[in-house]
Amino acid sequence: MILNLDTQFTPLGTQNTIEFQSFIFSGGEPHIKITANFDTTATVTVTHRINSFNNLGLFCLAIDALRRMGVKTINAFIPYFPAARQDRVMIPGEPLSVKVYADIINSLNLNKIQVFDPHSEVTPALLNNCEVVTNYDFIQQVIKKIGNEVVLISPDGGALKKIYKVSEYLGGVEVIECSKSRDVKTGKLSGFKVYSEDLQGKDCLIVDDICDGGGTFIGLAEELKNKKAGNLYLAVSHGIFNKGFESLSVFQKIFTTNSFKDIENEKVEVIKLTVEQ
Ligand SMILES: O=P(O)(O)OC[C@H]1O[C@@H](O)[C@H](O)[C@@H]1O
Repeated sequence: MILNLDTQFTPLGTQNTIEFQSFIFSGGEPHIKITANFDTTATVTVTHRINSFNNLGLFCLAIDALRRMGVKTINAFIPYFPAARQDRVMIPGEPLSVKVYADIINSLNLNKIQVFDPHSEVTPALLNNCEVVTNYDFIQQVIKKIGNEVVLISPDGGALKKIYKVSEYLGGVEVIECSKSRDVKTGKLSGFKVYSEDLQGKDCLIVDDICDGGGTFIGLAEELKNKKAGNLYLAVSHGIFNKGFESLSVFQKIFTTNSFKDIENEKVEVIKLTVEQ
């Protein structure tokens, strides 16, 4: 059984979805009411895009409602894990945000928590019973859609380990390593490096977990073009795109999933995530 709080993630196979109503009280607090009778001895998977405090609240309330109905086995599919990038304290005075969210979610005693392509290994290490859903299948679908040969571009050291695994999964697609520097205090990016002499017109697919403001990818695209790259494509598991798409016009096409929000833009192709038990 699936309780799909976003009604966005496509259930795999013939699993039944649980009906509910949710609304926000006039004071701003979320509320939920599970409206249908169902077999409470079955495993229930709750899915949600936890990209706001209200969504986190609704998620916790839904789990509580299920428990009170007698459901014993509850799994969760939280494709975008909140604050996964705040996985260390950079400057004294900051919180370790990802741990705060992980502690709240651990307190719900879930049997399994699936997270899609987390920013680092810290998220699954902090969560109890966590299972990582990799981006391998997503990238395979992206390459099929591009339809011609590409080299995989890793934007920075943080993405390297993952991209070599993707390459292996795809049968050894060429990887080009890159790096960037970010000022810890201001967050400003500088100094993009592409570790290849000449890309000889090769089509390049940048693979990363998140596009937020896009600065990483705009800077990197410029450097790739300086190295005579062919067409540029971008594939990010979680599309925040807080500055829109105009500044990303250097990309032939951008691929993402619906893990964070819905996106409708002619430049962007959204590959919808599926939920399995
Ligand atoms: O440059 P923007 O899009 O703002 O930020 C995205 C980058 O910042 C990192 O945390 C992500 O892993 C990605 O490399």
